Amino acid sequence: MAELAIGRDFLPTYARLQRRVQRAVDAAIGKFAEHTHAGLHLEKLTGARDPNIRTIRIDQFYRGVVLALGEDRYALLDVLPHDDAIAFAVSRRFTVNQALGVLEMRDQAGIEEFTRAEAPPASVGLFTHVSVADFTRLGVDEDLLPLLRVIATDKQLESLAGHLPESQLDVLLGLASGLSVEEVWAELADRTVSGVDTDDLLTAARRTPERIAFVSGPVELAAILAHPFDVWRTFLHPTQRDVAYRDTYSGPALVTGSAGTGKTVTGLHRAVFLAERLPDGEKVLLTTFTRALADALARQLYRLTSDPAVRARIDVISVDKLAYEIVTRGNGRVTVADGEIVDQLWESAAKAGPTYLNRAGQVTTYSPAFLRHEWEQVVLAQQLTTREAYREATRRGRGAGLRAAHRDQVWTVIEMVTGALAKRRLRTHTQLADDAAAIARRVPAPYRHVIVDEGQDLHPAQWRLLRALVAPGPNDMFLLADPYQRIYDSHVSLAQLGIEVRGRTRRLSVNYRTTHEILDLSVKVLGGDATVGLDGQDDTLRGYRSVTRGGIPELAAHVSRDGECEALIERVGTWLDQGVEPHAVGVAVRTGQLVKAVGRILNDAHIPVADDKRGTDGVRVATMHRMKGLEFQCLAVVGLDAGVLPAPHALTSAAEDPHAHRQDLQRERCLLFVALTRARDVLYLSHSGTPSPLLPVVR
Ligand SMILES: Nc1ncnc2c1ncn2[C@@H]1O[C@H](COP(=O)(O)OP(=O)(O)OP(=O)(O)O)[C@@H](O)[C@H]1O
Repeated sequence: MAELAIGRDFLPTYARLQRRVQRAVDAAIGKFAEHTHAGLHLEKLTGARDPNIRTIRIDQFYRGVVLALGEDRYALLDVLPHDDAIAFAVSRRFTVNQALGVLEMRDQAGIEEFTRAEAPPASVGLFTHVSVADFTRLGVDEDLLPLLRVIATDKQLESLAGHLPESQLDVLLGLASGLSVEEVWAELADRTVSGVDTDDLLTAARRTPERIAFVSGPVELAAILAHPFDVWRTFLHPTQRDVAYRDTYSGPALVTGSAGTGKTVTGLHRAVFLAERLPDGEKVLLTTFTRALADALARQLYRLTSDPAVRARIDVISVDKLAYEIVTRGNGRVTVADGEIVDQLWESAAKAGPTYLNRAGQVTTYSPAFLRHEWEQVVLAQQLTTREAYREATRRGRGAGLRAAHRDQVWTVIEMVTGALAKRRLRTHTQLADDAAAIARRVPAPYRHVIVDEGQDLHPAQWRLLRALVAPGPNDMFLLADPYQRIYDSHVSLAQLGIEVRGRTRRLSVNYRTTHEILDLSVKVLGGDATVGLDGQDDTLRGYRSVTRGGIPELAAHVSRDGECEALIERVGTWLDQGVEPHAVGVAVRTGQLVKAVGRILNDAHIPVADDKRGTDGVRVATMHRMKGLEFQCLAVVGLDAGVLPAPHALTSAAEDPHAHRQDLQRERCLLFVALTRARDVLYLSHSGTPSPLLPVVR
């Protein structure tokens, strides 16, 4: 019986084919299912670099490129116009990675051409420090070594990248990004295979689920082809797969990885994997930071599984909504304090509150930002209910010490605000999380598994709630977080909240969203300091890399906001003229005011702008905070002026607290990093007047 597998690259190709050609592809695939191998006319090609490559007729113009894996098994790699299919088929060669045992494809013709064109070996190459034995251990083929010795710059490696086998390229990118041989080895170690038979393509293909999917039959194939753009549903990076499909974690597990490394994707696969094994009536909670992100998660989950029983076992809800629902069910009606009201309460309490002598020797009131942070990050975080307890409390992550007399003053102001909230019968989301946690602790835990996305921004009260919703034990909590995308102020130690992840943390480092060029710029914004993760350990960006290449991001300097806006209209207009769908275009800005202004200007220029209240689709204009978790094919980040970013209102002054000032600045950097890494293919930045000091130089 002829069995068909599909290659990862075939999916996006299929998505772009005309319906008529898609039907012809379906028919060709159908022949495999009907076992009519003889009628398939798999053609060998003269001059092919690989003896196992065949092509198959799809229609008059299109041919499929197929790899014979042995034992009557075939993989459909791509479907292309006739001449392109032949060119692709003769140039490619398939080999088995000697360390990992996976099937790899290389553009042999491209490699040959590169070898002919390049200069003699560089005296100090990018890989001079790597021995032949180390290359072999890392799975890099010996026949590539002479070529690699010639590589002296990232640029050269970049131009060779598209021709190399993927997992070998991954190793080379890791080494080029500064990882040591041992660090790259550590990333591979779990996946190495002993006794690899480099002639056995079929076994290798079965070991390569990130590239080749064996389909069980027409039903599974139809399900895959129904969403051909969602490559992540079928093909996971080996580390993603390993993390998502591990049978048992003995307790809470933490998955870190910076922007675009597939944390959400991994969490979704884990949710389905766990839900499939649960009996009816038992449930998985899949939760995240905001309602918009929860909605996005639910949409992706529905694309991953169509099984109604599995869907019914997964609750997708934001942490705030969950807390609200638990409290309403437990205590009856509650009214959530609107963000603006809370801001006003802190403003007026700060103004009317006590004064103190700051470091610059000035008599001043406490700033609303400082007071509010003190309440949220110290008082609510540690559930302090008395002045005495606050006087004694440690102020982890809060910078300069606060003397007892000052603490008394701060407590007085905090009581003014909490009193005002209570008088109006209002609760903030953070207060509600603790109320909900108290209720949850009194009843049996409702969930068997809890999965948390965007965990870096959750408040200790929210973690207490989530901890209370699932009984401690194997596979209880699966947490996804990136400390570099922390844009609120929570500095959490999970261990202190009864969530011990030690020995169960994994890191994803391959960025699937953003091009190498965009990522390069985004990482520069962060300033290079390590940051502390939820597990209390230093997290670094070593080895963080992208798999796609693209154009250099553009930074446009303008004299006036009007000029900047005109250029934005032109830029967005060009993207739309090029056929980019309006919803695939994003415009990120620092302030709500700018959102309104830019939205109005685009509207006036007849560019459709998304409006969630009215339910209209279009270009999304939003604050950088609101961009968290989203992504866009083309992204503009505008209004990056000195007076706008960092936002003056978000900074504690250095005179009030230098440590808090530094922390606030870093948070603004992270915010810009979040914004920039929302771009998939194209990133455009602009400012008017003096540029923001947080912007790196764009060459
Ligand atoms: N294995 C994969 N194959 C193809 N695409 C993938 C894969 N993993 C992730 N992606 C894509 O990469 C993009 C980023 O994935 P995802 O949103 O899961 O990353 P993330 O780490 O949660 O990002 P962020 O922290 O920036 O929100 C998405 O478009 C996703 O579909």
